[in-house]
Amino acid sequence: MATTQHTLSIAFIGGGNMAAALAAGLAGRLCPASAIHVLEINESAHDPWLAKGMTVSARPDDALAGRKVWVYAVKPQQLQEAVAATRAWLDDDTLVLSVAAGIRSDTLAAWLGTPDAPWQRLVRCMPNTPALVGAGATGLAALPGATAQDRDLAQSILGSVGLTVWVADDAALDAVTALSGSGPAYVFLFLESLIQGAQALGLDARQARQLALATLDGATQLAAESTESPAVLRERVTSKGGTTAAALAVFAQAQLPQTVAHAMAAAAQRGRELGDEFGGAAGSAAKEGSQAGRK
Ligand SMILES: NC(=O)C1=CN([C@@H]2O[C@H](COP(=O)(O)OP(=O)(O)OC[C@H]3O[C@@H](n4cnc5c(N)ncnc54)[C@H](O)[C@@H]3O)[C@@H](O)[C@H]2O)C=CC1
Ligand SMILES: O=C(O)[C@@H]1CCC=N1
Repeated sequence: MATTQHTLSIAFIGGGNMAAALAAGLAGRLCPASAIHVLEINESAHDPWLAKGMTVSARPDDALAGRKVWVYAVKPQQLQEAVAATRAWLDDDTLVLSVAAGIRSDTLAAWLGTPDAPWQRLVRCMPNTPALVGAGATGLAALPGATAQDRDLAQSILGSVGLTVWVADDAALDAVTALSGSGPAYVFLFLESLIQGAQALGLDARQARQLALATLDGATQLAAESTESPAVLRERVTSKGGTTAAALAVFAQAQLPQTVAHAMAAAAQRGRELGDEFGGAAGSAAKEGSQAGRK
C-alpha cells in the first residue's frame, strides 16, 4: 500500500478541534508533520499548526493541489461553503474524507462533483477526539464508487489513530455519531460528576481526579479483557446490602440506562436533522456550482 511516510500528503480543510486531534495523532505515525497542510480561515489559530511543523493557509491555494487525501473538518453548517471554495483544487486522484456530523455522503458528493457526475472517491468518517492520543474510535462508510485502494487508504489514516469500524451507510454513521463520536463528552461528564461527588465527600481535587481516572480506566480495561458481560462484571462489584447496591439503587431510580438511551437517540436524531437540512439542497447547490468551480 502506498501509505508510507514519504508518499502520503494530507490537507485538512478546517483546523479546529477534530482536525487537531487527527493531525496530531497522524503526524509521526503515518506521515511526517511536514506532509500535513491545513486550510484554516481563522489566522489567529495558525500558530499551533506552524509550531507542530505543519503548513497552513488562510485561503485555498496551490498548497491543496496534488495532495493524496483531503479531510473536510469544518462544522456541518460550514461544509458547503468550504467545498465551494476549495473544489477547484481537487483532482481526480484525490481521496476526500469528511468528518462532518450528519452531512450525507450523497449530499457531499453532489457538492464536490457536478450534477451529472457526483464525486465518487469519498469516505465519510466519524472519528472522536481521543484520536489525539492514538486512542480514537472511528466509524467509516464509503460511497460505492470509492475504490478498494481508497478504502485501504482511509483505513490506514483513521486506523493510525485508533480503532476503525466500517458500517453500511449514513444511517449507521448517525448511530456511530451518537455512540463514539459524541461519546467522549458523555464520559467526560461522568468523570466530572465522579470528581465533584468525591470532593463533596471530602477528598481533595487531586485525589478525586486520580482515583476517578484510574477507576474509569481500570473498569474499561477489565471489560475489554474479560470474556464476561458488563452486567456480570457489575454484579461482581455489588454485594448484597452493600455500598454499591445503595449507589446503584439511586441510578436506577434516576433511570440512568433509559436516560443514556434517550440522550443517544437525541444525538442520532440531530444527525438526521442536519442531513435533512442540507440534503435537500444538494442537487440545486451542485447545479449552481456546475463545472465552473473545477479547474
Ligand atoms: N469535535 C469532535 O469531537 C468531533 C467533531 N466532528 C466533526 O468535525 C467537524 C469539525 O468539528 P470541530 O473540529 O469540533 O469544530 P471547530 O469549530 O473546532 O473547527 C472547525 C474549523 O473550521 C474553520 N473553518 C470554517 N470554515 C472554513 C473554511 N471555509 N475553510 C477553512 N476553515 C474553515 C473554523 O475557523 C474552525 O477553526 C464537524 O463537522 C464535526 O461534526 C466529528 C467527530 C467528533
Ligand atoms: O457535537 C457534534 O456535533 C460533533 C459530532 C460528534 C462530536 N462532536
